[in-house]
Amino acid sequence: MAQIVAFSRSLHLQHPLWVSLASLCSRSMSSLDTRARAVFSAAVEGVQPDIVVRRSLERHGDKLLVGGQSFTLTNNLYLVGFGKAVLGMAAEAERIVGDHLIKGVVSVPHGIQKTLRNHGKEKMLLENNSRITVMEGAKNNLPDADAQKSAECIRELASGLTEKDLLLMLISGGGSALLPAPAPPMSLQEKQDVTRKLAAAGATIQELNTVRRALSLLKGGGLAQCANPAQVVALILSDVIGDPLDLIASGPTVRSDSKPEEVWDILDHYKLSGCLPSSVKEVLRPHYGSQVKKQPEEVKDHVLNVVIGSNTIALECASCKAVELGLRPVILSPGICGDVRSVSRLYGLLSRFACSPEKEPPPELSAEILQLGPEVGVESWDLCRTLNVLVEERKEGWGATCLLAGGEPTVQLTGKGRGGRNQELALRVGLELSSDEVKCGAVFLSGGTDGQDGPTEAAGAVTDGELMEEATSQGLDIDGFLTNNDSFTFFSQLSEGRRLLMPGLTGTNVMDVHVMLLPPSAQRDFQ
Ligand SMILES: Nc1ncnc2c1ncn2[C@@H]1O[C@H](COP(=O)(O)OP(=O)(O)OP(=O)(O)O)[C@@H](O)[C@H]1O
Ligand SMILES: O=C(O)[C@H](O)CO
Repeated sequence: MAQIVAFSRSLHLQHPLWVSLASLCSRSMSSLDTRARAVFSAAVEGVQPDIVVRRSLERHGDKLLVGGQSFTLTNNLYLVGFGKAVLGMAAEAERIVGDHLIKGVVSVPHGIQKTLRNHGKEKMLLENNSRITVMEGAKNNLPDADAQKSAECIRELASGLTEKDLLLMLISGGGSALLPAPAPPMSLQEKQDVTRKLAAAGATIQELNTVRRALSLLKGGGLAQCANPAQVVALILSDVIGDPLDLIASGPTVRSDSKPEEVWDILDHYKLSGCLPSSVKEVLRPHYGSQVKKQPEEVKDHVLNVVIGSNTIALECASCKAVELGLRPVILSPGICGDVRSVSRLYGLLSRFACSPEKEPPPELSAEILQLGPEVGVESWDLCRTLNVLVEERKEGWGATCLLAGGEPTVQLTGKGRGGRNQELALRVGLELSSDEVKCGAVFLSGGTDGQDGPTEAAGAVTDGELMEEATSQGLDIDGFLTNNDSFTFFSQLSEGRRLLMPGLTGTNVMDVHVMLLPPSAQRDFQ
């Protein structure tokens, strides 16, 4: 965590020099739409797999420095990895550790090497003479026989290590599906049925991974236990709100403390406990773990877990870019969750607050915003801090404000259209911004940092208060598209797709980033 703390140093934005520089920049800068896109790109760039590994792993001769600790390299280094961003992480790690690496195995998504090559991302691929074996699997993000084979190779490598060895473990989102090791007597199919049904019933990632840990040999600290007595250093790129080590990729290096009752509660809640196969019930029996699963006594003694990239870091990088572009940044929260309807309402209210024509924004507005906080995962403290910045801006007239947030809202699918949560959020916020009370030239962007929003080619979209008029003039019925969850089709048809955000696959994943740009008060239409 030291890296995060060091990286999250606060920006001194009150300085008069900064203020005049910012207003100078804001006058000469391009449109808010362009700047919102540049801010999003900076967020993604800041958490590229090679960059986060380089930032956290330092080598000086035969010393490897990581997470504030030093390890001696004596041709004793092994590497394993699993997750969507792990190939780029492995390529950079190998460049750093060089010949000290004896061998490695990474489990990465099906087709990723071809995709990265086609997108010109060769730096995320391994060299021809690499000592790391790349195994692809988990087609469509579902554990399959290929991924199970990869998990077996990873388990074998870890199990053969001695106390002289150092195991570098690279972990990122998607790691759960890429490291399936069903606890016997359960089959992969039986395990997959349980997780698939849970996901379809709307279980959160916390619930899903709590169950996955209980059904797996390697999750919930199992893999670190296999590597015992070797020293394990896990470099983790987080795609879960709050960066909980036990949940990211189902915590293969973190001893799981959840009890069978907790798992049963989740299965009961989603009405699955009555239809489980006997093998699953067997695995969930109390004391099963102590008999079959190698239960770690104290995994943490020989494991160092370091979060090297997260939504927070992406937002910090976005914030720095905003300053460069003459914007005044304020980070609302990296933990936005809840239904996209509530989240869009929050952004609508915040822009209404910033743009309200009265001398002071009405207190009812602040009260409504604070009331919405718990529904969208934002603490009152963060909301108050953000509202204060918006009030100060109104009084002192700085340049445009760049409100930043991140997380993973949810969409309740009711239709059969093509879309994703980012495009649906952008569409809903566009509607909010189009209402007369809010219209003040604000621009909103929502994008998935992996470059893919739902099953579409776009990462997200950019909207503003002109959206409604633009759609109507082109004969597009926004409500119809929303009812059918057809946001990608909507944005593709609107103005030749100019509002879509299309960075292509980015090779990283720290959930979503939201950017709302509010123009300076002087340009707003105050009455
Ligand atoms: N037509 C649609 N409109 C809106 N949202 C959709 C639509 N189809 C799927 N989704 C949403 O997209 C999400 C899945 O998309 P995606 O593959 O980007 O997920 P993810 O959570 O980012 O995965 P990962 O974290 O593994 O990258 C789900 O939350 C789902 O509800
Ligand atoms: O792999 C997983 O479990 C999810 O991406 C969360 O980390």
